[in-house]
Amino acid sequence: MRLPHAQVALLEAADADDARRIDALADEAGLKPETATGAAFALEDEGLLALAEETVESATLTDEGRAYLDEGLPEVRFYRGAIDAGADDEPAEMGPVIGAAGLDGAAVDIALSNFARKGYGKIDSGAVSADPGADPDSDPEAAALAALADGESVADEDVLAQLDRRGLVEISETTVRSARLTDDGVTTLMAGVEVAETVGQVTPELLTSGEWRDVEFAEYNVEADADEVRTGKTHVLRRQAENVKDTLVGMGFQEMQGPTVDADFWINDCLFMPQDHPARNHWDRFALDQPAQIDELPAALVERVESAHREGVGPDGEGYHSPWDLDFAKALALRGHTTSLTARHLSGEALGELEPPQRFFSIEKAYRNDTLDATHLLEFFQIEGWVMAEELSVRDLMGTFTEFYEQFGITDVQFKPHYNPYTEPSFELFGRHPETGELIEIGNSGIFRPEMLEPLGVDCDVMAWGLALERLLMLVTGAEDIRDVHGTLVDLDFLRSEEVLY
Ligand SMILES: N[C@@H](Cc1ccccc1)C(=O)O
Repeated sequence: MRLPHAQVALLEAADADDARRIDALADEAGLKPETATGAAFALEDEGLLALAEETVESATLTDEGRAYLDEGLPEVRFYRGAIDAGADDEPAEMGPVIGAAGLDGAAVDIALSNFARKGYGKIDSGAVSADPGADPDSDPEAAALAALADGESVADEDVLAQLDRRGLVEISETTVRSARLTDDGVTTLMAGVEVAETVGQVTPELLTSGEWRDVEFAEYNVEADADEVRTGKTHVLRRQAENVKDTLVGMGFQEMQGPTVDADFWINDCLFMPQDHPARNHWDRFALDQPAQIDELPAALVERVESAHREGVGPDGEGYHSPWDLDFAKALALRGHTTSLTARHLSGEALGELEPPQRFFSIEKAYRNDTLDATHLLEFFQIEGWVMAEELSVRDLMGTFTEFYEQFGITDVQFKPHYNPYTEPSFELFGRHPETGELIEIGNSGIFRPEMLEPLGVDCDVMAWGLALERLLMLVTGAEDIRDVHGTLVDLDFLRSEEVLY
């Protein structure tokens, strides 16, 4: 019988009594594992090999596991430190033990909890006693780390599970295939097999010479394992932004553009935000050093905005009666919201004076010096939007959100009365997280006050909002930590997973 080279080599390496792992056979036959697997499938089809498949767990050390392998487990070092401090005789103070062990930072806590768990000793109101009979040299976790580092396996499931819980190993599952010669395989081998030269690809030479008629072509095995190919693709957040854009354009909105770094005038003053508002001086703003001020502001508008701040608008205007300083308004910062774009558009600065009805949106970054956590980063994409019409009410506002969120399958949107200096009434929006069931804040909205609109020269109603794209993404994908999605700690497995591939 004539067979391709890899199949002959594999057949000769295989055994009739013993199922042998294909990677071992590949090694012996001098084949690449994937070539051997392909050949094994082909031989299975011919009935010459019987294949079996099993899933095995394998554990590899994490960086932390590797570090402990070199330096010793923190609890073992702590035990040795305790012995050095004489704690096997009488209780010793914690400080010297930690010092003798050379531990610091998080390693101290790790040492303490495992020291007691493993029965190396006790800690009682800060005093350490060490069990003189304990034997850290045969610590099963340390032994397991060493075994894994040598490529051996660990038989004790509990120890392995413990190392996994401690984050010292990473456990992964792989499929292992093994092959055994069938009776047919044995007879075929005995009858003799020869290597048939096969051709993997048709070349121009084969075609022009006509040689293709005489050669044997390798068969494709469409079931063979192949390397996973990870092509570049648009980031899930960018894709979500595109979806939102399509949705809003479908709802009749036009896109706004404008600067990322802007004058406080456009970010705050035009929104009737008093200059002594905490958010304006506060550490949560990213000010610009160079240049520190905008070159130009429209003088007439500045005058109207200043007057609204000082005296209010209309006959009953109150204003803030607080100082208003042009230099303060000219200061440049990374915008803390994209409502600066709304201000520029409503004032006519961006596209000239606008007549109702109008609908505008933007999906752009806003920056806040927040504390990082599962729902906050220093920057986020804000879905800004506004509608200008002769008459608008809260029903219009809520109806718009209901229509918008429904397109993303989100039907449980809740509204909570809120306060913004520039809207009245104002509402915060909440959505229910599909995984945790918790209500999370997804946006802020309202109907602009006359103190904002009049100086901008708008004499009809405007309702507006800022929604967080990241929060929408969390509701859509079930992501529980925004840091998995973007930033420096992203979870690549999550980003590659099916749930974000919709
Ligand atoms: N600027 C608000 C959002 C908002 C925009 C327009 C009107 C009302 C609210 C924020 O960042 O939270």
